[in-house]
Amino acid sequence: MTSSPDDRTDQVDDPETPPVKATAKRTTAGAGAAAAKKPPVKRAPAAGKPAARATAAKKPATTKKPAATKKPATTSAARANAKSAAEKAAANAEVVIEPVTSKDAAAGATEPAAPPVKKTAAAARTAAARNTAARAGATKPASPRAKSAGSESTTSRPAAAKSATAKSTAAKTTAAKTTAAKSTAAKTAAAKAAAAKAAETKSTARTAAARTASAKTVAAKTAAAKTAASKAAAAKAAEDAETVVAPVEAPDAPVESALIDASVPSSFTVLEEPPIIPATDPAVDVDEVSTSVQNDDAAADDTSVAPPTEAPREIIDTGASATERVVAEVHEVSGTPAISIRGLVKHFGDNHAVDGIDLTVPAGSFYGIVGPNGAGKTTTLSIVAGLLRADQGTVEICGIDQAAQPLAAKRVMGVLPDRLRTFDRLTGRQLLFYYGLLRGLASSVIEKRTADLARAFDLQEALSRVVSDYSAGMTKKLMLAGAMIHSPRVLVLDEPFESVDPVSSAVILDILRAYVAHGGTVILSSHGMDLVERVCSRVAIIVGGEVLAEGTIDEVRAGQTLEARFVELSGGIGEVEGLEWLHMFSD
Ligand SMILES: Nc1ncnc2c1ncn2[C@@H]1O[C@H](COP(=O)(O)OP(=O)(O)OP(=O)(O)O)[C@@H](O)[C@H]1O
Repeated sequence: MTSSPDDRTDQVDDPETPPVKATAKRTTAGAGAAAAKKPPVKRAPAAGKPAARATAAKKPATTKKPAATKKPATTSAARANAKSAAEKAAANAEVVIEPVTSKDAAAGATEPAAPPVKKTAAAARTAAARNTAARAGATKPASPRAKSAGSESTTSRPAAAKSATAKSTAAKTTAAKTTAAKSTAAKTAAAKAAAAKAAETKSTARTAAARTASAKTVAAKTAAAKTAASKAAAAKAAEDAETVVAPVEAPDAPVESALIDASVPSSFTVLEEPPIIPATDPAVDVDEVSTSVQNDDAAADDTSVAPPTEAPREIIDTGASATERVVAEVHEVSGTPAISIRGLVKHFGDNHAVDGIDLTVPAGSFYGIVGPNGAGKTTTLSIVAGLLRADQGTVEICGIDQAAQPLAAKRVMGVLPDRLRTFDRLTGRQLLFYYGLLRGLASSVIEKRTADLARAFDLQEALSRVVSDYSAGMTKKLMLAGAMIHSPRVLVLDEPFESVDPVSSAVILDILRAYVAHGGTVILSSHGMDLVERVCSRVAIIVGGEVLAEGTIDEVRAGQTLEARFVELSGGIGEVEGLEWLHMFSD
């Protein structure tokens, strides 16, 4: 039951440290969040898609006419007409293109395709002006030849030039239209993609909502079934006792509480498998934490029905989970013991560490286990806590079979294990936050309770330091705080006062006494006979894996001090022989 300094060394050297995983998870979560923001941005183009299409459809009718139909009769007239055609074409190009731009701009100011369209319109205008100038230049050198060739020829060349100009203008206009159309098509494609993504997102959201609703329904059913069971138990108890028993009220929020309850893991399950570190943002990856800790135990736990689709932080504020409430109701009505151990056996090879132990720990009691070193105290408590599997026998926590429903059993317990193995690269504050997160507490609740516990255990100054720098007593107090943070119904504490200074011990005792006075149950192991005698209502003396005495303090000590009885049952204090050499100093 004594923690070894080697454990701390092992913990420090352990390369599987939670912070690495936490970083990876948080990064993924951040990417996910960024991805989730995309669809709304792309919805704007999607909304503008029909307008863009309509504009594109109107373009050909507007732009074809000017370049193709004008046929001037004279050079100057033709030139004027050609110029007019070119300008018209340019103007039409603008008319065609600009509405696309303006509509796109209206649809979304960030549309990237808009600038290229404007450029095309300007280019079309410039091209039209150039063509007009080119025509004027080209007509001049042709004039002398036209004179010698005849007036018809003279007249026809400018006409050809005009025609060429018109064609050129028309071609450019067409090119501009093509560019605009391409741009519009690209935008339409982008809009379609955005619309598809938005639809996909909506669909995913709908699926998630459906899942959540389904989970809630299942959880509600579970809670309702449990409530019905508790009502039946209450009715039976009333019948048996022939007294009037108040009907058990249904939990205030069975659906939400049951949902959380099913997704909240046990810290011990997680301790076996290095988990995600709580980061500065408590909202991070609650779902993933829930998922990662649902190990094979979950299959055996009939309350593990809710998928981790909802953030438990928002819900658990209400207080006790549905399981805890039902347990409390059943317990209060039927008088179910907090812990019931029957025929417990655990062998390590030939070593019979626990050899057929039976114990009953009444609810609302302060129960002590004492015994010599190696008696089997820690082995027994480890099985009770679900840290160790028994070879034989059963353990029930508040009526819940530890082997059959380990998660449900762990939910109602807070455990201080014998060895102080923990994630000691975290600060005290982070570690408590982690404990609270695993138990499904809201971040605001964790922060408040952390402050309360730190104040009670005199750890305020230490909260920002890494746990590996704590003294043994500080570590024990911090882990004790971690065991209490979710206000469990039962506290299983292995040597809670070992290494703890007298002042802190007195404070812890006060806390535990008040806890028991309000209906909580404490089972602890200790070598402090005085302490056990003072604070415990019942005690068991275990020697060699067997219970040699059990009952109230008075029953067990049988008129002696508890220490004298303990020594007596342990075989007494034998005479020490063979150490005479120790009295002859070597120097
Ligand atoms: N993992 C293990 N493997 C092998 N033997 C073990 C193991 N754990 C405990 N034992 C043995 O089981 C016996 C009971 O050990 P346990 O730790 O339960 O005793 P304890 O009563 O808690 O002792 P202490 O008061 O010294 O803490 C001891 O003989 C111990 O060596």
